[in-house]
Amino acid sequence: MSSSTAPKKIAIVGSGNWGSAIAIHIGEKVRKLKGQYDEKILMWCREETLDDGSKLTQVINKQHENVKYLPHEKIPDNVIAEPDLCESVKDADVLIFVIPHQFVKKTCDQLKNKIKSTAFALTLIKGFYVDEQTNDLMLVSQLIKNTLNIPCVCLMGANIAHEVAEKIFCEATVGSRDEKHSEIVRQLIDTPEFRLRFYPDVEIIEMLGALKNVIAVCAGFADGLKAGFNTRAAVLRLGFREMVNFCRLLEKESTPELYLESCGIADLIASALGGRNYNGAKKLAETNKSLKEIEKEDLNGQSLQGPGTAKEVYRFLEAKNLLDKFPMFRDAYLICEQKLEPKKLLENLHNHPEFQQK
Ligand SMILES: NC(=O)C1=CN([C@@H]2O[C@H](COP(=O)(O)OP(=O)(O)OC[C@H]3O[C@@H](n4cnc5c(N)ncnc54)[C@H](O)[C@@H]3O)[C@@H](O)[C@H]2O)C=CC1
Ligand SMILES: O=C(CO)COP(=O)(O)O
Repeated sequence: MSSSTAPKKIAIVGSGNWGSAIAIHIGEKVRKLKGQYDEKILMWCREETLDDGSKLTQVINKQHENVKYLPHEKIPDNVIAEPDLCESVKDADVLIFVIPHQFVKKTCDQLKNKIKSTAFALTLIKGFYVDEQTNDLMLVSQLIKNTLNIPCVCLMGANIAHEVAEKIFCEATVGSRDEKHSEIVRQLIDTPEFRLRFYPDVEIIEMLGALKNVIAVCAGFADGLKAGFNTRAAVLRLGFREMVNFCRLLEKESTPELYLESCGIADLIASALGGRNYNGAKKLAETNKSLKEIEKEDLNGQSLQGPGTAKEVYRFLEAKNLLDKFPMFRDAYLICEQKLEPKKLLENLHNHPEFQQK
């Protein structure tokens, strides 16, 4: 059978909260597609020993449940947890990256020259990097593309993982400039409960996914401080304004409709209603505990992406002397680091640059 007609192989690089939820969704969808895709999906699972001494991959493959990162949700038995990273992507035609963003560099380095040259990647990762020397911003999709020498498209949206696993309706935005890749993503993910919309953009969609985690942190601070509903709405609006202005620093001609898509306003709302970043920040404002402590107490190995992204955003804006134009991004970082009291975020809204209208 020629490689173009052989069933395409899917690999999922990651098996955390979102990784496991998307594995359930794609595992079920692939079975319905019959023949176009190899039913067996390898899901890279970083091996760990659970409290009872058992290995996580073995438990997943025996119980068909990720008992640590997405308990109580059945994973279809065509999804196999694979502890060896390179083995999990060997021969894959589609690589779905879904790990916390701080681990992407190291993971991609291990995969260098191990990927089929005709493969492409889809990133579901929310976060980006700012180079410590040059202060240049690098998206996860660019890092994957540059390190592995394959194209990379993205999917971002209001997709709280356990709701997706429970098949509660959601939508997402796919950024892809290649019709063939878009069609494969549509086949693998679009269902009546999980609807997709497509744009020939990757950068802004990905940027919005990362930035909303920082504003969700601000929403958590405001809620933890028991701010009024009007103030909490202002936090979301002014935060969204900063997200849009940040995107415009990087791409002046960005498509305005993107901000109204699931990757934009909807993801911010979902995250500020009940995401992990929101909950963690709320607890910081209520208890004055550090986010590291809160992560340890509440998340059992899951990772808050907002604080790390806040640091990257701060570094980028500081290097450009723009911190005063983005006071929420500035304060989010300082509060996460416990260098500023949470109430300052709300006080500083009174003189937000948004009110310096001519
Ligand atoms: N959980 C959610 O509801 C959603 C998450 N996302 C995004 O998806 C990405 C992945 O998030 P989750 O799957 O929720 O991860 P998670 O927050 O559950 O993180 C745990 C995962 O990180 C892995 N990990 C820990 N140390 C590692 C290391 N040194 N190298 C590689 N992996 C390591 C663990 O093995 C585990 O699989 C993040 O960027 C997140 O923002 C996007 C939409 C929804
Ligand atoms: O990105 C998410 C929902 O779309 C999840 O956000 P949290 O990581 O804050 O839970």
